[in-house]
Amino acid sequence: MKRAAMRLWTLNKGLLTHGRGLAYGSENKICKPLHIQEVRNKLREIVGVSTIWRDHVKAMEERKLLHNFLATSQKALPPRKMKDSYIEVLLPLGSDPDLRDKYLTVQNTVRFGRILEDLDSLGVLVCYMHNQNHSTKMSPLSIVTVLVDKIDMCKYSLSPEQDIKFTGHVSWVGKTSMEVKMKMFQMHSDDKFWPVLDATFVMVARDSENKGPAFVNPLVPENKEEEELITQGELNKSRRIAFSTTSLLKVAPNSEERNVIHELFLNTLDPKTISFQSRILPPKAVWMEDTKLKSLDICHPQERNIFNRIFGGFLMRKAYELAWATACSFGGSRPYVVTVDDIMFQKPVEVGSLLFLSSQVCFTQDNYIQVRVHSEVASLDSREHMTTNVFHFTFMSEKEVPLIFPKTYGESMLYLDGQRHFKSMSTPVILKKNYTVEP
Ligand SMILES: CCCCCC(=O)SCCNC(=O)CCNC(=O)[C@H](O)C(C)(C)COP(=O)(O)OP(=O)(O)OC[C@H]1O[C@@H](n2cnc3c(N)ncnc32)[C@H](O)[C@@H]1OP(=O)(O)O
Repeated sequence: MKRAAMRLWTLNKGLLTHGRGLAYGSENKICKPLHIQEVRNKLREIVGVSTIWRDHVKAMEERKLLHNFLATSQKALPPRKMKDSYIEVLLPLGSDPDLRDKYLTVQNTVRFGRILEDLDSLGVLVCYMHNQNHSTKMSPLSIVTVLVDKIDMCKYSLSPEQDIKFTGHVSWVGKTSMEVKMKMFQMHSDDKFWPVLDATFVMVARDSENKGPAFVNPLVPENKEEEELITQGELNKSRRIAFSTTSLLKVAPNSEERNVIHELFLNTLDPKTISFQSRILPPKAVWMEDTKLKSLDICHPQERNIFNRIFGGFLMRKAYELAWATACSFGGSRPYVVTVDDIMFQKPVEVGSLLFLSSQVCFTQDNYIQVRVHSEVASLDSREHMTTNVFHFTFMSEKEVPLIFPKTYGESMLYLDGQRHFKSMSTPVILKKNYTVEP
């Protein structure tokens, strides 16, 4: 075993909060939270990543040596409690003006895209805490984000001048996957942290080279509340399977949905002609095809994650910002995000790829705008495009927005998919003027 691989990756426990604290009860002692910038540093330590890009091949070679530390079965790994992975992280926007610029929008609010990046890093660190192996120096696991199941926003404004706190812990485990629950709070004028958002991510453990699956430590509940979280995790898994088996890419829409599409079609027929071909737009409506916005990014090494692939948080930020611009130009006023839903990371994005994002409004209702962003990559030497992600965002506009009309069958499926995601939103949010979360 090389020396680099022997370095102790045990986290500085003094900096972390153990116990459930703000997450769901506060009888436990709160220690000093980790600074946001330390999260990525800790991740680098745990994985043993190179800070110099030209050394990345060597660093991955060293990680190969950690293969021997991987468990051959889940039973061979000691069970963990939720408090073992519990972390608190501070984003000191109030006390650190230098940090503030990175998070600032022109309207003097917080960039939500940056928050998505922080949540992604925090989720990965939480999983490393859960799987911490005191006998190895660096972790033999490569932990990647597979799914952003849900991010639900509460109703409080995000000020760029007040501290933000994140908490997170593992709430359910499968064999190689883990569900992570995270919360975000912001300091209020009463000197208390008020809730801002709830997030559920799914992370997957892979071997030290990120080439095959790896087992994660089992999770045992300590009380009824934790039992319920684990049961909820099981239900979430079944819901995800049910959602994907009824995907419109696999099966036809149900009869209610077919009626919706036919009704939309009939509403666009020109009453002056008896033809299926002449379509006209009803008043206060927009064709779906006219809502598209596209972007292209070159995936530079700066955006790499600890495994030399493109960081999931960067992809989310880029997709979110394009979705926000799409909702803004469609709705005619500054929209704010209500829910982020079902972001699946199907394929890793290699450093050096071209990233093509295509964003479109696919469903609207009252003040709500449902936006879908499709992400594809192509390598510089091949023209072949490959889908890596589909992102779903629900925005709310200050005023009522136009109806959206699909023209083609494909667009009708996008409409129904958007409607399904919209309906899965857990709680409708009531428009509040003081609630401003922007890109
Ligand atoms: C700063 C550090 C940040 C690092 C984080 C990142 O940025 S990561 C960068 C962004 N993310 C990525 O690049 C990941 C890209 N995606 C992939 O590479 C691949 O899709 C994958 C390895 C995650 C999964 O591949 P496969 O689906 O073939 O793997 P497999 O079928 O073995 O599934 C592995 C586990 O994932 C679960 N799983 C798979 N798809 C799932 C889904 N949609 N929702 C929930 N769980 C899912 C399975 O149930 C299984 O868990 P069980 O075994 O428990 O049943």
